[in-house]
Amino acid sequence: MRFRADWKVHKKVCGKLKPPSTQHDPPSYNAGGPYSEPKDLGSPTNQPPRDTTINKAESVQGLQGVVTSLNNEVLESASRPYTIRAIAGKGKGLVATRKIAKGKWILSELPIFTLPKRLDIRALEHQVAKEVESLNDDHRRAFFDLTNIHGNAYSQPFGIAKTNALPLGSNASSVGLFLDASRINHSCRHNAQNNWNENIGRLTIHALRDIEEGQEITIHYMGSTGEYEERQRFLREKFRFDCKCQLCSLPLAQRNLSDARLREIQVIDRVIGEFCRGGDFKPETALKLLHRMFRLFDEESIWDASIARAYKDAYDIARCIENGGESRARVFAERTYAARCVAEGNDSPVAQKMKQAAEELSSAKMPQGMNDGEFKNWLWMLDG
Ligand SMILES: C[S@@+](CC[C@H](N)C(=O)[O-])C[C@H]1O[C@@H](n2cnc3c(N)ncnc32)[C@H](O)[C@@H]1O
Repeated sequence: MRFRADWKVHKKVCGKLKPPSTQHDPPSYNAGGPYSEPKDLGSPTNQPPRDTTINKAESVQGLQGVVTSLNNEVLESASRPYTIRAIAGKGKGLVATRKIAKGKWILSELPIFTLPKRLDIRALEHQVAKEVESLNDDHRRAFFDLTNIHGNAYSQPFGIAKTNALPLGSNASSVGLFLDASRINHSCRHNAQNNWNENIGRLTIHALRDIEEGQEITIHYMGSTGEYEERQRFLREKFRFDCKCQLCSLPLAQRNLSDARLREIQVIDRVIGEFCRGGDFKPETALKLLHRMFRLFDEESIWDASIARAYKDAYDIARCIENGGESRARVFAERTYAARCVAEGNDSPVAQKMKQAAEELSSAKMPQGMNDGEFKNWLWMLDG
């Protein structure tokens, strides 16, 4: 049975489900590093979020409220599991001051200001100048202490903004400037994930793997990991550095193997994208390909946003399967939720949506009496 046919059957049964055609996220969903070239003209719609702790305290409880909120800030800063310090060859960066377990919160930060992504350079320069002018003295001092890799190519404030702004969401139309998060350096084998949590209006960073005390905290500036040459080119062009991370330092033979795996991951991702847009092939085939992708993730030690994204694809595909589709979709919804919790925290709106999706499928019957291998074969439809 082909996808289209499967989908029609499924829609008849569950009417309310949407076809997966709108679901395949771009590889760089809500992640990636500082933004690169602003291109199109657009209108600046985002105002900098205000610091709600202080504002609420001021209006509701007067002085006592302000004291409470300041205490909260002190508490928050005391609970930070990192310090900012010089890192050889990288300028400043974040270093863990204690062990941070996988999935744990590292920071959540309000932007000091936000900017639209698509605006011509002159308009952006003007807006950055205005935003910087309206910062308080401490924030302005801290802003000017951030790195500017663009030298005299632009005004100093705009050079700083261009070097450090982080995306605010998937396919974000705006970016934000952060005093701590903007200090996080890149690694192609990053150990932390940046994510814009629109419910709380904060950028969050969570540990993707266990991070030991003294270890640098890193994010991925590209959203997803391409091959060595592609990564080097991008990072050199956009961020003016040669990446010497663990992955980029592999001996040639191992690097070639890694590149081959990364290439295959990209091919599978494209095929799955086509399938989700209504491509003409079987959901079983798509699930098998995703299973292969997870093996490649494992071999490449990838444990980032790609995991949640691939499980979400599996969930969408499973919903197109007539027999046992709901049970599989339930498992994949639970796994997507778990992966989102690791990378974004359980208060992330997208994690919450997946939790709800899993709960809606909680009555779907699970196959009984299978060992792990049999369950895996059933789940990914590997038999036959
Ligand atoms: C957003 S800033 C990160 C914070 C910066 N290191 C600082 O001192 O403020 C991005 C810049 O940091 C440096 N950087 C980030 N990751 C790096 C890495 N893996 N190796 C060398 N330099 C890096 C590059 O100069 C890059 O353009």
